[in-house]
Formats: sequence, structure tokens, C-alpha cells
Amino acid sequence: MQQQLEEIRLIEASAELLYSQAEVEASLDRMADEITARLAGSHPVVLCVMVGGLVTCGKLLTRLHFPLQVDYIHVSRYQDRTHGGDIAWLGRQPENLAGRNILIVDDILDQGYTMQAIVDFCYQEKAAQVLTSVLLDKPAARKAEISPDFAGFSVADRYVFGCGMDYKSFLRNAPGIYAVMP
Ligand SMILES: O=P(O)(O)OC[C@H]1O[C@H](OP(=O)(O)OP(=O)(O)O)[C@H](O)[C@@H]1O
Ligand SMILES: Nc1nc2[nH]cnc2c(=O)[nH]1
Repeated sequence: MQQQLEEIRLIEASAELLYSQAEVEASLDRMADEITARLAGSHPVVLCVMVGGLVTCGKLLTRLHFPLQVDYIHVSRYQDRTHGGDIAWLGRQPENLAGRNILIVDDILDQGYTMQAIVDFCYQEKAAQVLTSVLLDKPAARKAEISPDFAGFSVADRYVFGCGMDYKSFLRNAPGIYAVMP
């Protein structure tokens, strides 16, 4: 553990700040306005993608001032690595999505496999409409044919952490968005 903490400390100390906490908050204000314009009146289910989507979803929720319900889905394809693998479906799966408008909220759309799988799952469950929302879009890394309906920032193809995004399961609590130095 001590060795791991030392690595985390070094990664944090050498990382490049891409977006400050203030810039993230301003971006979330804009996203919330766009989501409200599109979804207010449709009493959507906001589906938080655990674990990374936790911060983005929590911060967005208190900016959405219309009737909605909240649920979560827990999937992972990176675990403690900085490259993706197979999607692991963890824990319970959300129910009662049939006929509903769904807003999936995650931290990042990278290769896109995770979000594509969750969108497919929602439609298999007979959702009426599925929209996607991420704090970060990384279009240069995309492998699946999907783009977000709502996004905070576009980032280059670098591994990032903060605002829910981890480096080897740490640093999710960093208040800005940082890129790991190569
Ligand atoms: O677009 P993709 O290449 O599929 O990657 C995006 C996914 O990767 C991260 O999750 P991760 O698997 O690391 O799990 P976590 O949420 O627990 O960090 C992130 O939270 C997204 O859900
Ligand atoms: N923390 C983190 N998780 C990811 N999942 C997919 N891409 C990324 C990334 O750049 N950072």
C-alpha cells in the first residue's frame, strides 16, 4: 500500500491541470441548461454510471430543477488499469425503464464501448428514448459509433483523472481535471 500511495502522489504532483474546478462548475451549468431545455417535462430517469459518473451526476442533479428520478448502473472495463478490457456488469441492473426517457450520466466517453453497451441495455429494456451525458468527450479515441448528446469538454487522447475519474482507483476526488504525464 505504501508503494502504491507513493506512485499516486507522484502522478498527482506531475499531472497537468486541464480544467480548474471553476471551469468544471461553469461547464456543468451550461450542460444543465442544455439538458433542461431538452428534457424538462419528460420526467426522465437519470441513470448514473458508477463509479466514475458519481461526481458529474451528483453535481448535475442539483442543477436540474424539474421532476426526475435517479437510478444507477455499475459497469467497469478499466478496473485498476489505464486501458480498457471487457465490460464487467457489476451489481444489480436497473428496472422499470420501459417507456421512460433515460439520461445516462458518466464522467467520460473514451472508446465508447461502455456507453454504447448501456444505451443498448436501456433499449433492450424498452426505454422510449435514451440520451447520453458526459463531462468529458475524448473523440480521437473513439472505437464505437457513438457521440454524446451533452458534453462538458472535449479532451485529447490522454489519460485523465479527477471529478470522479480515477488513476488506479485513487484521485477520483481531485476537484479539477488533470492529464497524466506520459
Ligand atoms: O468509453 P470507454 O473506453 O468504454 O470508457 C469509458 C468508461 O471508462 C470509465 O469507467 P471504468 O471502466 O474505468 O470504471 P469506473 O467508472 O469504476 O472508473 C468511465 O467511467 C467510463 O464508464
Ligand atoms: N480515469 C479515466 N478513466 C477512463 N476511462 C476511459 N478513459 C479514461 C480516462 O482517460 N481516465
